[in-house]
Amino acid sequence: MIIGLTGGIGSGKSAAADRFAQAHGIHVVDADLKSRVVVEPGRPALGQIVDRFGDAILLDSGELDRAALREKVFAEPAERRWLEALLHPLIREEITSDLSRAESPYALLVSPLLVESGQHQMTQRILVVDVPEALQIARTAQRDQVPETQVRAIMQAQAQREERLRHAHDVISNDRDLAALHAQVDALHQRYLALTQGAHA
Ligand SMILES: CC(C)(COP(=O)(O)OP(=O)(O)OC[C@H]1O[C@@H](n2cnc3c(N)ncnc32)[C@H](O)[C@@H]1O)[C@@H](O)C(=O)NCCC(=O)NCCS
Ligand SMILES: Nc1ncnc2c1ncn2[C@@H]1O[C@H](COP(=O)(O)OP(=O)(O)OP(=O)(O)O)[C@@H](O)[C@H]1O
Repeated sequence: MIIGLTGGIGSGKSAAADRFAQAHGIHVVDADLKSRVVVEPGRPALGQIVDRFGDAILLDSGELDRAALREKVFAEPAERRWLEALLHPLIREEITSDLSRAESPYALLVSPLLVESGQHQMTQRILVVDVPEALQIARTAQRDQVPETQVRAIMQAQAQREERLRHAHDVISNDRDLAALHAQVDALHQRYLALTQGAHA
């Protein structure tokens, strides 16, 4: 069984996934990490990004300047769509190959765009990490040290909170401390184990 774990930027997906992995040994595949792999130096996609945006999109090391590309694509929807059309099929290949190596009773696919990109078709169940928008913005701005306006621009490119919740089979409310998040993950883990064993849950 593959569970899709989604939520907006800074909702707490990584914090929830870390708990599934560290406390319960669940295999986690993270779409954001795959999006880094497919643009590593030497990968064809990096050359295509340079062809479009120029050499200034690279750091001195030859790696992608992610902060520079982030500024461009979240200020210009057409550029974001171009980047997604290039990267999403490559990200999907990486996800499929990683999921095929999972040996835990079930696996997690963590993705901010699970519903928007169609990646949910690879999953049997959708778990949404939900937070009030004000908290989402505050936590993200603090973590990434970016202005709230940029966080809002990224949120505009993602599904609305209500839309995401409409697809949810399960919901984690991440509006309290990490201990409260962990307790919800632990309860869901038991539920997912029961589901994989065919028990009524
Ligand atoms: C624009 C890029 C270079 C910025 O890189 P950066 O290291 O600063 O951010 P990172 O990749 O860790 O993403 C941070 C968060 O931004 C949001 N985000 C990223 N890409 C998108 C997108 N296309 N649409 C909406 N939100 C996005 C997500 O909430 C994500 O968790 C990078 O996000 C990217 O290559 N995006 C396109 C690929 C993509 O759609 N990735 C999302 C997972 S499939
Ligand atoms: N319950 C919580 N209490 C306090 N801080 C939290 C809580 N949950 C998450 N955080 C913090 O909020 C920030 C965002 O959480 P996290 O990185 O897990 O979100 P994410 O959904 O994976 O984000 P992204 O979409 O950007 O990858 C992090 O700095 C994290 O440590």
